[in-house]
Amino acid sequence: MSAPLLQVRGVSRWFGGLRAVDEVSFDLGADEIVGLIGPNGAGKTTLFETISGFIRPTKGAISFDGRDITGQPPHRLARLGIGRTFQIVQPFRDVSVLQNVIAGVLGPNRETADPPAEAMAVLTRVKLDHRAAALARNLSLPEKKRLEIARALATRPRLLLLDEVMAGLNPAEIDEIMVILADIRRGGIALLIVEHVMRAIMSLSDRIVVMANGRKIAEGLPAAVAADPAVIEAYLGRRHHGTA
Ligand SMILES: Nc1ncnc2c1ncn2[C@@H]1O[C@H](COP(=O)(O)OP(=O)(O)OP(=O)(O)O)[C@@H](O)[C@H]1O
Repeated sequence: MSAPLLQVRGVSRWFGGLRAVDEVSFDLGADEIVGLIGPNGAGKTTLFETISGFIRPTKGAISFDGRDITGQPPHRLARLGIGRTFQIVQPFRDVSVLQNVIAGVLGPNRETADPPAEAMAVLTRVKLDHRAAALARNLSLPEKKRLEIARALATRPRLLLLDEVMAGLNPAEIDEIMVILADIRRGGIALLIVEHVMRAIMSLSDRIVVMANGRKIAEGLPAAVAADPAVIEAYLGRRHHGTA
């Protein structure tokens, strides 16, 4: 693994007496895809929100590119090169797909000669260039998911945090997103992916971090993690959704 781009060290987040995230540590390299999995309620979203700056950790430290970013707000993190998608897709509904992406292009990192051209290049990367003129609200769900990725990509992240971008998609649509994500990584962007679609996360990720009850219970290569008795036990003990 290359020198870590992201370092999560002993991060905890408590809600009253509930330890939603409990002393979790892991690294993510500059050219890596790391999958974050675990049964419902494991703490994945809470950890993701602490990394993306929407929730402050109760304890622990997070660094990005060697710089302490613990508790920094999302717009500062965006400027440093951390982009994210939202579980609930939230584009500007009544403007065009292209305008939505231009808004990202003109976001925090901004000096660009030709925002529309840059936005079109991003749309091409997510295979949505043919829908540039459509209103965002008229996109299908798989198109909206790709727009969500495009809006995050438009901020020129070095690390992209993806929150369930495959939820609700059929197997062919999932395959399409997998191709796009692999291409994004080849372009030099690291990915942290929270996802319930096991087939996709196991084949895309270089490494998997598994959480249950707020704690990291396993970390390693996808095949090793899938065979880990503690992981199997955590999943068998509960129901989880979306294994398409
Ligand atoms: N704002 C909050 N206030 C109180 N409890 C919370 C809050 N956010 C999350 N929790 C609790 O923290 C625990 C972890 O939730 P979290 O959403 O992080 O899990 P998750 O692994 O993302 O689950 P899922 O896969 O279902 O999205 C759960 O018990 C949840 O109810």
